[in-house]
Amino acid sequence: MAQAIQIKICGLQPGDDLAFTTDPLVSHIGIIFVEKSRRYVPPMQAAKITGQLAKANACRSVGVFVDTPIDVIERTIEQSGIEVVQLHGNESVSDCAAVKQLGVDVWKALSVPLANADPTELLRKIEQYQAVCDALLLDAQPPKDTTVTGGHGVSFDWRMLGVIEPYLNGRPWWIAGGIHPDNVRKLLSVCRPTGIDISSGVETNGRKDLEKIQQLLKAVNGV
Ligand SMILES: O=C(O)c1ccccc1N[C@@H]1O[C@H](COP(=O)(O)O)[C@@H](O)[C@H]1O
Repeated sequence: MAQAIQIKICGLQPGDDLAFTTDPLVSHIGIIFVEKSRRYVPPMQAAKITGQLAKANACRSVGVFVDTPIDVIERTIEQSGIEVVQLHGNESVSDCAAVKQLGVDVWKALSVPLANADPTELLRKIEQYQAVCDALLLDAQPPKDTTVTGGHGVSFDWRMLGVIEPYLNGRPWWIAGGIHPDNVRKLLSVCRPTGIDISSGVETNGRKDLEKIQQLLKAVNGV
């Protein structure tokens, strides 16, 4: 039997209701440590979320960083209690290796080019980053008019997965970008990732919406 799809709900903020994290499908939550993002959470505030989570269940916490100095990442891990570091900027393979030395799991986000673009560069990166990272995360390229590298509710062309998936070598990989309750079944009909990562698609007015999260879980259940 195929392994159940894991789900990461990203961009949680202090005060959010964490009831959904007891659902066995929800394996991870994400906290944004990118000051330019509207979802930014200071590390000490994040500790409240991770503390609450640890008491409740086995769901793991992921901290999202963009081109952050290693000493800041180290301090943030200590202060917040996150267990996985997601690098969502231009971090090099050796940057990823340095974060791995801190004793956390490391996920590297890679942007998927437009459908008519040459995927060679992405395929090369997949091979290089897989050598040091625990998982890769495929996301859409951010819109041109922003300096924030993720969380825009924009999907890449999933037809690209036909080219990319064979190069992932059966290693852990996640998909992000514009996933929501109404398109998730279509997504899972064209690929079989380790997990799916959702932020904008389960928000209303910029905050997590429990009803949308439940709709998403219902859609994924049994796929
Ligand atoms: O969510 C953010 O604000 C963010 C900022 C900087 C880097 C990454 C960010 N989020 C990541 O984007 C995807 C979710 O995208 P979507 O909103 O569902 O389209 C996920 O990997 C987040 O970790």
